[in-house]
Amino acid sequence: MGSLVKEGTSSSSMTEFLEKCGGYAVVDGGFATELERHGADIKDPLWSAKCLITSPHLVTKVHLDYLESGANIIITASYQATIQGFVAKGLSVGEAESLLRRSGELSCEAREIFYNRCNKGSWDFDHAGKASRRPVLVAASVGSYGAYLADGSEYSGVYGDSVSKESLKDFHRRRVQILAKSGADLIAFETIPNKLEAEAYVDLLEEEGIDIPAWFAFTSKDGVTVPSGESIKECAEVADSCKKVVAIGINCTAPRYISDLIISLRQVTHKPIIVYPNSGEVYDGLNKKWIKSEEESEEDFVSYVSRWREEGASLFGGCCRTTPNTIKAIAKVLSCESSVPSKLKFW
Ligand SMILES: C[S+](C)CC[C@H](N)C(=O)O
Ligand SMILES: N[C@@H](CCS)C(=O)O
Ligand SMILES: [Zn+2]
Repeated sequence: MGSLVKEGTSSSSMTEFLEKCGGYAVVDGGFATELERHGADIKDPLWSAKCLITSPHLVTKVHLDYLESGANIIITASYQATIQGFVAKGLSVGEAESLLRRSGELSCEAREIFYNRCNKGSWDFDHAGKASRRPVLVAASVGSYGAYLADGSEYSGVYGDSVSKESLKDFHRRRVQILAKSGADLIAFETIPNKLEAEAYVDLLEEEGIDIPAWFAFTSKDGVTVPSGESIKECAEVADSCKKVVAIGINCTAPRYISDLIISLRQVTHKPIIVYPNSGEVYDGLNKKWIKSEEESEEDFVSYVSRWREEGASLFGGCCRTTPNTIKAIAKVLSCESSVPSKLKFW
């Protein structure tokens, strides 16, 4: 299924994938959240990537949970998997690189298990009633430098004067090269908090050896800017300038800001827009805890999806504190309002 995107590196390959999915795609939900729900302790500098070392079976299980819930795209467990982070744990560079590769392989294996095990649930039917497999892509997560810092810096975007575009490229390069060869269909640059990091990613994508496309997902705390204070529009323009970027959007941001952000994105890009907000809770990076929000509930979250589609988004999922139930509900809302009435879905 990955060949859909791998064959081309322009956003038309994503457009083709979306057409195959029926005009929109369902992205998975909070990966770390689901690991924790299954008992994983991820209060660690590696956060969810700790499970690549301690409990890879749980990683597979979470991928399967999201596939069973209707996801067309599953995101690898590599958000906070960095060579530097693994080495700090006492692993060798070789072991660190193997774990990065393993994150892609685990997702691909989960997709195979899903296709083999849940035959009925993974088939769709086209207008003529012809059966086709539900398209599923694997996106290799690359969390920002702020994520590696493990103190919630992906929500501040302030890296200090010692961090330059070149140092960010050096930080991410080997990791991105390995993930690009891990079996994943595309790279998901997630929770991008500033323009500098977006520029670094664009440069890396244009280097030799990165032969898969990517999406760029920014985060925002006000619906107008990214955490560094730069506008979402100027950050999206950076992503839009790169041919290898096949979708641009927002992740791990409160649902109430998403509409305004989609409207801004639409003003600067024709590429598909992806949104996968968090639950609206706020992360306390020091204590690695989520603080409840009175303003939003899971029900509110799903009720926004139709509006986001009207505003121009075409890939929808959830980020932190969302669950397979959120993804099931998103898939249901979208399939009910699908413009292709004869398309049958089994979730
Ligand atoms: C998206 S945040 C909740 C990820 C975790 C954070 N980088 C930390 O290590 O505390
Ligand atoms: N893909 C990551 C994003 C964290 S912001 C996760 O779901 O855990
Ligand atoms: Zn998140």
